[in-house]
Amino acid sequence: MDIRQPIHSEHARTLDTEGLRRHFLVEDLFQPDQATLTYSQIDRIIVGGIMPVSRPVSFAPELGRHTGTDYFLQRRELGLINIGGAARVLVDDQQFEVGPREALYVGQGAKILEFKSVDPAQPAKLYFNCAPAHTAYPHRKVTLAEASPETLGSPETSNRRTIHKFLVPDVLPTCQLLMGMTQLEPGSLWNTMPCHQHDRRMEVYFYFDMNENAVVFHMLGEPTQTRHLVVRNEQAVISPSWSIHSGVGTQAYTFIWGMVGENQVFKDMDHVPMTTLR
Ligand SMILES: O=C(O)C(=O)C[C@H](O)C(=O)CO
Ligand SMILES: [Zn+2]
Repeated sequence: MDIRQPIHSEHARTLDTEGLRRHFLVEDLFQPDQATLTYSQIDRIIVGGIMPVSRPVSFAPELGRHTGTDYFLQRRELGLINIGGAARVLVDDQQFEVGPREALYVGQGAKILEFKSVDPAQPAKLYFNCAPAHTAYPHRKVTLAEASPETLGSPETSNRRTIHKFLVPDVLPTCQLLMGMTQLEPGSLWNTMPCHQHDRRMEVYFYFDMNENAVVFHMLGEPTQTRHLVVRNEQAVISPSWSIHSGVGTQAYTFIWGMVGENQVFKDMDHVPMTTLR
């Protein structure tokens, strides 16, 4: 488990490229036949990837050492979105078929979790966020058609995109986790500009659907102290509450966002006037 400490905005201002990457960037999320986990002490979100190829993947029992519990989800909930081939997920005695671009919510208390690819030649890639939870809501698969969509931006400002809200209160109850996927329209390269912070929640962005030469310049930092990270395919960025989170790609991309914190009101954002940015 890769542990990331919380970071103060005044410290973040002093970091060079390597320091910014060490604190905020999550690389190498997908390893064959493994689950990778990065534990951020910011709101205690765990971010990871599961890629079963030749055998099923489960969470190791030793993970309880990091969460201080008897088993991984004893006091946690988990949401995943499949960006690879079809998956079969066993959650205790329930089996879920999770196809490409579908999500699965696993409620607190699930003991047995097993992830398989339906076709090893097209392995599933299950990107997940996991957060502390106080009660057990039902496990549920959410398809793209069931997700709540919102289209924003315009071709003129290169930011026309649809936000598919998979795990939000309009769709299903969760303790605190919110997750969705934003798809840019052809020709649009900007996400979340004009940008925002949300003092009451942290957020993680995971970029994918990019070829090996494509990069996203992901903007972070306080609005008057912006920095950037060069992000490649299937990498994630941790965004503390004080940070903006926005990006522009050299080519098309898609990203998954996940949020954890005080409330679940999607529109609870502190919008940053464009004139404030430095
Ligand atoms: O494209 C966007 O705009 C987003 O996807 C915004 C994220 O959902 C977000 O930052 C929610 O707080
Ligand atoms: Zn946000």
